Amino acid sequence: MISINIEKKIKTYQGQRILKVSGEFKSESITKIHGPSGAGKSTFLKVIAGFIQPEQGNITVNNNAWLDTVSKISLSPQKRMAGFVFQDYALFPNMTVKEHLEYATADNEWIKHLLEIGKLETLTTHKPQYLSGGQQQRLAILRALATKPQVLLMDEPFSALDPENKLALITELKLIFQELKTTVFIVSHNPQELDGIAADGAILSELYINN
Ligand SMILES: Nc1ncnc2c1ncn2[C@@H]1O[C@H](COP(=O)(O)OP(=O)(O)OP(=O)(O)O)[C@@H](O)[C@H]1O
Repeated sequence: MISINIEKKIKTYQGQRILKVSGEFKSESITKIHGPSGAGKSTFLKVIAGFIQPEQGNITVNNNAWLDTVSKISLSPQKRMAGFVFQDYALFPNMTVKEHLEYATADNEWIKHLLEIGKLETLTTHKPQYLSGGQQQRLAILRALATKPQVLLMDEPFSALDPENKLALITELKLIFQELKTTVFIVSHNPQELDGIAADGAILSELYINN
């Protein structure tokens, strides 16, 4: 179970306001986060990962305190070890596909499996600039999974994929999430994006973040 209750001041073009989010999320569930542009969806994911500090709040993951502003606890992103798929991928320009994964894990069998599901097996020596947008996005997803994270945070992770590739990838991801017992948060502007996951009875919840 993941319990989240945070308040973070954010600067918007309408002035300063407070992003307030709270909720309880079952282990192995997938939560779809939606809401208007600029509402704070990406900021919320970054607060969970530990990249951004909120003014107030707590985050507890399977009884471990990741954040508790009253007790002044805030684990570093390295200790939280959440997987993160950034909206702009944030790939390393000088690393090949394989090096991106080797940087995150020494488990070669796992790397091989990830490359297969991301359909990147034949592109292992390519650097990001020689990959298509969809291939770059799949690499960003694979890298986030390389550490077998307990919590996976995905910011518009399927935006560059065509419907066929997206469906195939979602089918594989679902199996991985079950195997790793990962709790997943996905920011998505497309309400239909996760229909494929829901159809198979995964625990699916929605979180609406508004101004
Ligand atoms: N570290 C920060 N501290 C304070 N404000 C921030 C910080 N990072 C982002 N913001 C502000 O928070 C607001 C929400 O940004 P965010 O990217 O989280 O929105 P979003 O809901 O993901 O939007 P979009 O759907 O357009 O990607 C923006 O106005 C941004 O300027």
